[in-house]
Amino acid sequence: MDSIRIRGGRPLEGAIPIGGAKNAALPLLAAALLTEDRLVLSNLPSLADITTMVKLLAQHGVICAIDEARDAANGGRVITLDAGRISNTTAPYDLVRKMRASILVLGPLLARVGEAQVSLPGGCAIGTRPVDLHLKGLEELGAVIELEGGYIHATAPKGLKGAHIRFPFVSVGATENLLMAAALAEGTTVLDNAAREPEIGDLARCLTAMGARIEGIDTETLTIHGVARLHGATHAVLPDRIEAGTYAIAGAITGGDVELTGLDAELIRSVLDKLEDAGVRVTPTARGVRIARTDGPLRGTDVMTQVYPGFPTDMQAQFMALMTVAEGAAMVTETIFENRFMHVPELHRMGANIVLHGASALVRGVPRLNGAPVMATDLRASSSLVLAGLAARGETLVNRVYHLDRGYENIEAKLAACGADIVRVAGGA
Ligand SMILES: CC(=O)N[C@H]1[C@@H](OP(=O)(O)OP(=O)(O)OC[C@H]2O[C@@H](n3ccc(=O)[nH]c3=O)[C@H](O)[C@@H]2O)O[C@H](CO)[C@@H](O)[C@@H]1O
Ligand SMILES: C=C(OP(=O)(O)O)C(=O)O
Repeated sequence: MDSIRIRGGRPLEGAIPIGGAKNAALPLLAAALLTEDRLVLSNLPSLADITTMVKLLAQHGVICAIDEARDAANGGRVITLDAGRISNTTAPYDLVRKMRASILVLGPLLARVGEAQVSLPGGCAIGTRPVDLHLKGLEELGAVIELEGGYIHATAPKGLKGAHIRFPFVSVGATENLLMAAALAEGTTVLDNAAREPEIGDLARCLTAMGARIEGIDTETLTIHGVARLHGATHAVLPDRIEAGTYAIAGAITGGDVELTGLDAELIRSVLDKLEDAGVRVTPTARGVRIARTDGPLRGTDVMTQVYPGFPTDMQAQFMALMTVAEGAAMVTETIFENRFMHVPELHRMGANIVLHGASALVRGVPRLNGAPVMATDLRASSSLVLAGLAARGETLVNRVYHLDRGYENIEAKLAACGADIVRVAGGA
């Protein structure tokens, strides 16, 4: 297993290009199952999760052709998906256990073919993460669902029928699954208390380009008038706001000056606001946003994770890393996942002062972190350790880099181009 070795203490300077969003690309890829025509997606990031989703679609019978040549407009890859013939409706355990977003094939398969067998994703390091809202919503659209042998067996003997669904709380994945299923259901579906994350707007816009009839895009009430078939379309994947937020913190934690390019700063407004509160200078530029530390110290700043447009849970670990070297104290509260503090003991090993109280972490800033070998259990925890390593004195070895490769394309190359001393080392724990 590869590791990443960082020798910290260098301020980052330069431009960092932001790629297509993993969490937008995954549902968009699943949406290819909804049409027998071709769906072409550009700005596709090169990430382990994308490879897993493409493998999953391929074993369903989707012909997937990736053009590795970077497209001129935004630098990402282009994929052409052809789900003309769906030959298999099972999403097997081996692929689903690697990536929970595999559950997103359930709604499209059910809507298009009338059946699907999808392995239950199970929990992961950040929480139990049940899929009850996905299943209940599909049942409300008329699906019959049974759980057996660790699999969801779903059928829609009479086809899916529009319904009024009110989610008891906001779920990104359940909103996406139901939106895709409703696009091909008979009649009108209303999704109340739907998630408003930008990746859902991106999916809804792509579905609209495919012929879906959706009202209320980017609001908490989505109204979908089902159509008999969807057609092909071409769509560019939204920029990755979490990758952008992570690199914004890389600039801030090293006292550097970086420009994040290819990004609409509004996508990370809540993160940028908190960075400004913490004493970081944020300036819009023609290409994106510039992040620079002012002369003053970083200030302890409280954050609480919330659904969009609030502070994203996927940025909590990274912001906590920043707060470990801020002046004063910061309360970091996680409200979305019950166990998303796995980075805390590793940050302790680097000299951070963090006390956990249930869903909150009290972070008291220290003058500096010290490099150490560290290990992470999930994607964003790994990136918080890279950020801590960039600021720390001495050498940090981040093990289990495969977590990072799920969500960050060329992380070491992007950081090294701005002056970081960071390399990938083959082998390790
Ligand atoms: C691939 C992808 O886009 N992943 C994102 C997506 O995950 P994901 O779609 O899994 O997250 P959800 O919004 O569904 O989860 C929010 C909360 O609801 C709970 N829940 C969810 C569904 C359900 O049926 N029952 C249930 O109890 C979850 O355990 C969690 O506590 O949104 C999360 C919240 O912004 C992000 O952290 C993830 O990066
Ligand atoms: C939690 C994340 O992804 P997933 O939902 O795929 O686990 C993430 O992107 O931070």
